[in-house]
Amino acid sequence: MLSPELRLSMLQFINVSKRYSDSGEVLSDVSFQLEKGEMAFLTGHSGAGKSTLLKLIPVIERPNKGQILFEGRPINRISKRQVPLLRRKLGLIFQDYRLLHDRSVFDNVALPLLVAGYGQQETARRVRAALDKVGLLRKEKRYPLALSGGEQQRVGIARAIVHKPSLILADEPTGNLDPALASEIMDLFKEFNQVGVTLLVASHNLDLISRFACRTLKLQQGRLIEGG
Ligand SMILES: Nc1ncnc2c1ncn2[C@@H]1O[C@H](COP(=O)(O)OP(=O)(O)OP(=O)(O)O)[C@@H](O)[C@H]1O
Repeated sequence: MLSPELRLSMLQFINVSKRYSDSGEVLSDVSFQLEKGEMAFLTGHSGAGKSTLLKLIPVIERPNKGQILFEGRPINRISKRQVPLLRRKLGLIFQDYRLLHDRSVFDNVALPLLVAGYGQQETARRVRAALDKVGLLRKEKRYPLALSGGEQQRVGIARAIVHKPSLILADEPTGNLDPALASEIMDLFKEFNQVGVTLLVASHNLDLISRFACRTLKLQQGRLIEGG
C-alpha cells in the first residue's frame, strides 16, 4: 500500500543526481515533491540544471542516482518500450516552440493524438477545444511562420494540452517573448492550474514569477537550494 502522502503526489524526486560525461555532475542530490493540482516554478542561473531536471521526467535523460516517482510509480528504470506511454501523460512546452513549419496549426496540434491513435472526429473535436483554450480557433489553417511569436507559443501550448496530460512541463516558455506576451502565457498557465492542471515551469524571469503566488524551486549549480 502506498502512503496517503505518495498517493497525492504527481511527481517525486528522491536524492536524484545526474552527470554528463563531458560536464560532470549537473544535478546533485535533488529531492522535492509536486502535488497533484500544484503549479510550481523552477528557477536558477543559466547552467543551474533546470532543463536537465525537466528532461529526466519524460526520460529524455536518465538519472545516475536516486529515484523519480511519477503518479507514485518509479520511472527512472522503465524500459524504452514503456517511455511512449509515460510521455502520453505529459505535455511538453519549449522555449523555441518546436512546431512543424510545413504543417498547419491544426495539424501541429493534432500530432500527439495521431501518435496515440485517435480517430478523425475525436481528433478534430479535441484539437478545436485546445485551440479555443489558447484563443487560436480562427487560425487553425494558418502555417506557424505566418503567426507571431506569442501565437506560435500558444500553438505549442495547445499541442501540449490536447491529449489532457496529467502534468505539463514548460522549459523557458516565455524566453523568446516580449514582457506583455510573456505575461499572457503565464496567465494562461495560471488559468489551466485553476481548473486542476499540474504544472512545472522553468523560467529565469524572476519579475514574472514574482507576480504569481506559486512555489518556486531554486537550483544553484545543480543543488536545490529553495522550495524543495
Ligand atoms: N547533453 C549534455 N551533455 C553534456 N553536458 C550537458 C548536456 N546538457 C546540459 N549539459 C550541461 O549541464 C549543465 C546544466 O545545463 P542545463 O541546460 O540543465 O541548465 P539550465 O539551468 O537549463 O540552463 P539555461 O537556463 O541556460 O538553459 C550545463 O553546464 C550544461 O553545459
